[in-house]
Amino acid sequence: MKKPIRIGTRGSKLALWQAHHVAACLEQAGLASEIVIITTKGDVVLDRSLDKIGAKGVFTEELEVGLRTGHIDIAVHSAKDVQSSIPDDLELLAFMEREQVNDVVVSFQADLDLRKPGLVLGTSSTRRKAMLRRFLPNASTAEARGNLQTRLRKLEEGQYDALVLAYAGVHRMEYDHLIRHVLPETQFVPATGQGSVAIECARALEPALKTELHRILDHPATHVCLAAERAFLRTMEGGCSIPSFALATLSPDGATVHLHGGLISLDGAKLLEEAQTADASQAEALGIRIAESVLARGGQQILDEIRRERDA
Ligand SMILES: NCc1[nH]cc(CCC(=O)O)c1CC(=O)O
Repeated sequence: MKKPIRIGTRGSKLALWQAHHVAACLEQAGLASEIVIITTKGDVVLDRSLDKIGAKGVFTEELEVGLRTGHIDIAVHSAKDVQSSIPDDLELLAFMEREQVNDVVVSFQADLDLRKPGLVLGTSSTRRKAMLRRFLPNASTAEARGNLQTRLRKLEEGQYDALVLAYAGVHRMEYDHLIRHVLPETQFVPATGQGSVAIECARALEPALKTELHRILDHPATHVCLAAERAFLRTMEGGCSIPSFALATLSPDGATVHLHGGLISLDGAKLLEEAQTADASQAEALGIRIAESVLARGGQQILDEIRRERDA
């Protein structure tokens, strides 16, 4: 019998859901696996918002060490948490089929009115904070770090009226009954990679195994979209602390990819966005083009302002 594939993952419930999802796909294809839990800095440092921790890859670094030492064969990440450029000795082997991409509003208040004056929404995402300031100016935001269960506990304690979260995580954790509003993805454009699971491995992993894992786990349509979004993010030099957004969609026949990407200032006052369509084979070029255009149209200034504020 072949050795089981060691799947490295963080220990949060959502991360474990993702790892078990990978294990199930492998098992269906006849491959045995085992799950290895690795704690990351992002799991430990909970008292600071992510933009303050600053370092890239807070949810991925320790997993990447595991790939290098051979402690694990593959690492499973929320695609959204994977930094835009990964080290040369590692590669992203697969992007799994994407879940519904929207952000949602989750609350214990069944009749939650988003227009209510003084509404308090929990989120630690700079993108969500900025978009809420722009599109729901009646609401204020409060920090909500920690894994989903921690945030929901804070919600239950009454620290906020509602949380703004990715549908994908809420659904995977089976909290659908608490979803009160699905935010339109045309306005609250999600972060790069939202809703997809990324599989990372060492470049040096056995080639035959890489090919097999790619065949089993990769979803080609999602992969094309993520290529466009990640090229956008890389060109933006964003990282997770920058309120940029990018959503790519593939035409039903798979021939063309449409990318909607942009950047919003922290106070929500300035919003730069752009949407274009290209041949699916040009997905990366499309991401680069849209990011360059947004940067040239004032995006660079917004980035500079954000960095100045953050480092002040
Ligand atoms: N940054 C944390 C994170 N990374 C991935 C998800 C949700 C699931 C996903 O998008 O795959 C979340 C939580 C959230 O944004 O609500």
